[in-house]
Amino acid sequence: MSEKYNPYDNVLKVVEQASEILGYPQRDCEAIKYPERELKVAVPVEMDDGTTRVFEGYRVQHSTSRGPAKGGIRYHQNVNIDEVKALAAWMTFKCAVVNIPYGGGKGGIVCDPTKLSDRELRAMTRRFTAAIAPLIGPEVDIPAPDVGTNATVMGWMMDTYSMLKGHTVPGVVTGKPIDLGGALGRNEATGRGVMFTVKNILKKMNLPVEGTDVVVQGMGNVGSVTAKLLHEEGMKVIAVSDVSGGLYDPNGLDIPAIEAYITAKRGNLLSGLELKGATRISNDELLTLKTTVLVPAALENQINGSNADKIQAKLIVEAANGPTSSEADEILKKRGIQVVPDILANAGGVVVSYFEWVQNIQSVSWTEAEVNSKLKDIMDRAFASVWDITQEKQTTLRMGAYLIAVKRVVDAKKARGIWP
Ligand SMILES: NC(=O)C1=CN([C@@H]2O[C@H](COP(=O)(O)OP(=O)(O)OC[C@H]3O[C@@H](n4cnc5c(N)ncnc54)[C@H](OP(=O)(O)O)[C@@H]3O)[C@@H](O)[C@H]2O)C=CC1
Ligand SMILES: O=C(O)CCC(=O)C(=O)O
Repeated sequence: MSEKYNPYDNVLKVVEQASEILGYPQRDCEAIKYPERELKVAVPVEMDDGTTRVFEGYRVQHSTSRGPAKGGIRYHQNVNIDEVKALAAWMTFKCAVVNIPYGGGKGGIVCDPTKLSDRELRAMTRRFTAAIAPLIGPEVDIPAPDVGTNATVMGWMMDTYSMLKGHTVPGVVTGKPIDLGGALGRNEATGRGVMFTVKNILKKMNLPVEGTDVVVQGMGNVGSVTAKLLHEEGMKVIAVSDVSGGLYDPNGLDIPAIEAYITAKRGNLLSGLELKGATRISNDELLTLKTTVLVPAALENQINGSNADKIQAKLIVEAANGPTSSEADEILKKRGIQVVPDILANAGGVVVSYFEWVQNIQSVSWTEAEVNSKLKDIMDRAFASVWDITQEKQTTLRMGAYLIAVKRVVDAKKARGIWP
């Protein structure tokens, strides 16, 4: 029987294990087990039918020890405080592992954005931004897109915050439209970082890129860009999915056709896309396909106690945050399946958010080629440091990443003289 999944418990477990390996006394890691601030807000919205609905929203700052809190805003019906706390903590350790000067935060609204009109979505976003405005700002806490949000939503957030301040504040959010100071390359950055990571780990495992099969779960921002870039690198993308289910072709899917379909927003993958040679499968079937690489790029807890023993991939590269539960992690470890953790693999998004913020503060703009090349440097360096410590300590890549990240956060706390 699987344990009940609480994402924040998963964070605590790995932080405690890392602290133990680092030989920290209790007081060193105790503080990082608690978010610094948690804000819950009510977001009233006048709906198109004239009724009023009140949505519940959150912003959590897990840590600001290494810099302003940083992390996305999620619009999804399953958003809850434990999820937001976990997502905020993962941001702290993600920013630390790639060594950018941020802490971690995350926010969200409990809503199904696909069921809201554009006007309702905009009204909700503006009201939410006003409600969390006391907590955010370019030097304090900088939101960005996550599941269910995008550049358009970030544009509305930036505008609302700027209205409250009385002047334009581009650096309050990242992942903005390019016209508002968004970074070239931010929209693709998370998927691009995943692609660099897949190539890095394949090299370490002495596996080729060309022709190696890969399965991608989730065809949103992160999954679709990952599938496209891995396909362009010569990998064989044999299955992809969205919430409605997946498409599978052992000879490799026509990724450009799927991409064109998704870009044109003709609906979900199963609602009308006919691909020669492809069969329809469920998300459960997709996760347990025989493949070399599995890239979960949807939501948390997809690989869990009930399916971890059925996973046939040699390698899992976590593009989503928290797709593997701690229970599953143990099973995968015993089975010798390599897992590249979320805090490393999907850090490309926040790295380019950092570039966006730097450009906004300095009122400069970099070319997309500059952005992509700086991103590659950071992702390659972070991967190499995690790989090295993993080899030295004979541990998993997840633990290697946390050993680096937890140490950086605790060192920052100590350097600030946090304890009397
Ligand atoms: N955006 C970013 O820059 C970053 C995102 N991440 C993480 O990556 C993951 C994906 O985020 P993002 O791509 O931005 O989100 P999107 O909202 O753009 O896309 C989410 C995708 O997941 C699909 N999905 C949702 N539920 C399921 C399910 N149960 N099974 C299969 N697919 C499902 C959705 O399908 P449908 O469209 O049909 O609803 C959609 O294709 C999240 O974990 C997020 O936190 C991490 C780092 C940065
Ligand atoms: O770009 C950012 O600031 C954060 C992106 C994000 O939410 C994440 O990495 O999970």
